[in-house]
Amino acid sequence: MDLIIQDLCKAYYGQAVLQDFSYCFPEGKTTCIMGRSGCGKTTLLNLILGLELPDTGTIQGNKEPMAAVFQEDRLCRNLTVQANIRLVNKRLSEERLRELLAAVDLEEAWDKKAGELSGGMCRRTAIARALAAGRNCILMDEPLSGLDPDTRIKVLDTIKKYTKGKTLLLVTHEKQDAFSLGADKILEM
Ligand SMILES: Nc1ncnc2c1ncn2[C@@H]1O[C@H](COP(=O)(O)OP(=O)(O)OP(=O)(O)O)[C@@H](O)[C@H]1O
Repeated sequence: MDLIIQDLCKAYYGQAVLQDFSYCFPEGKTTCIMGRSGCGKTTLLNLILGLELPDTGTIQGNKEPMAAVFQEDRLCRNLTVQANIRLVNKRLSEERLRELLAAVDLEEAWDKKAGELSGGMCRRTAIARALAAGRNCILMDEPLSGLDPDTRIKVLDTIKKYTKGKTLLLVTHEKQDAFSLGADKILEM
């Protein structure tokens, strides 16, 4: 089902962040969300994920659990890369897990603890974890921040491949990311 947002309002301490915001995220398509810092992109994702409640308005459509990449990596520092990923999908075969890690250039880090990884490796682990969860709707908040240009291209390719036919909402400040992903829609907030 499409994700339909209607007349959403959200304010913090009387300061409106979203005001009568309406939008339709089509099922099975990629939408890139763009806009200046502080315009409410993360707030919108948190509302869709159910981590925050709107003051008024509705979010209809997707009732299934979703996968997410947050602005922070939210990894368990004492667990290895593979253990972090298995937290969201215990049935994932070793073959599939290794294939996914190779696709984000992390095959060498398979057994490293998250606490021992570089910032970019943590980012890629968080992305791999969201892609491994097997959800039909995936939300990513600036997933590529801190990645070098070559890795960025490779990871965008992986995201595109693994989210084909799924609903992807991806926040980015780079128009190029939307082109590389072949985004179906761009939401300018
Ligand atoms: N929990 C909160 N309590 C108070 N204010 C908040 C809270 N969360 C967000 N805000 C405020 O809401 C506004 C929108 O924040 P949000 O993080 O959604 O912006 P953003 O568009 O994602 O920004 P960026 O591109 O910098 O990540 C900001 O002014 C922020 O300070």
